[in-house]
Amino acid sequence: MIRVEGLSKSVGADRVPVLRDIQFDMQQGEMIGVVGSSGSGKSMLLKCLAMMEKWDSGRFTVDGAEIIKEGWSGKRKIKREWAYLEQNPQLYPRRTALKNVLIGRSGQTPLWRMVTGMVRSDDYMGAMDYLEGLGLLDKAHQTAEKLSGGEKQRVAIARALAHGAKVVLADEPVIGLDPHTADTVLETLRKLCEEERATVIAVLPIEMAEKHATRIWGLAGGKIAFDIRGRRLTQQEKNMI
Ligand SMILES: Nc1ncnc2c1ncn2[C@@H]1O[C@H](COP(=O)(O)OP(=O)(O)OP(=O)(O)O)[C@@H](O)[C@H]1O
Repeated sequence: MIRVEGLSKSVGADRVPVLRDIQFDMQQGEMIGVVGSSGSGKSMLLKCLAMMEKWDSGRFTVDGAEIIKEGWSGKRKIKREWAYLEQNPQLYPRRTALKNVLIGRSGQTPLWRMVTGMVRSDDYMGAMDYLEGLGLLDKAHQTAEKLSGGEKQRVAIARALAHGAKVVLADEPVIGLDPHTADTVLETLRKLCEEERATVIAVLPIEMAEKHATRIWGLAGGKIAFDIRGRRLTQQEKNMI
């Protein structure tokens, strides 16, 4: 179980508050869609959960471990077990999509494997399965530099999944995708939550969150304005964000 209590974050010399007293509990297998207007704090929330931004205050508990209190080792647990997918994913440009999935993120893959490029055949099959599930089978052997932004995002998702991320934090994973591909990507993520008990927190457009998320957080002014089961938002809820 994941619990966040009183997460607050401010930025700049003036200490402008960006996140205010964020609070939630989360179970494995949930797919959470984060919605909210520009500047409401969606990206910052994901970065704080990924431990890429320092928390001003708050308590962060993951499977009984106190992440903030544990300092370096808490941060390491998150970096190892969780995947953060930024808007512009970092891939090795000269390597193929498949190789990018196989060799993983830097810091996560043994150096010998990155240097030699050696992989096991079951890893290969797994990587191809994820690429297929994300509609990228025909791009598996294309170098990353020749992929579109949306394709790179999907390679980054496949890479996170192939390396067994327990929690995937995805900042706008379907931006720039046509509606059909966006549906395919989100269906794959949702299936993963259901079948492998992975947990996904993704910043999504409202209609995609309504369609695919099991739970929706509406952010406004750095606060969770509503926290509901995945369904169509009411007009009142839309007015809150
Ligand atoms: N490093 C920073 N320095 C100063 N202000 C920042 C910094 N990072 C974020 N902010 C501010 O914090 C607020 C929240 O930013 P955040 O990127 O989380 O918004 P968002 O909801 O993801 O927006 P968008 O939908 O436009 O991506 C914004 O007003 C932004 O300008």
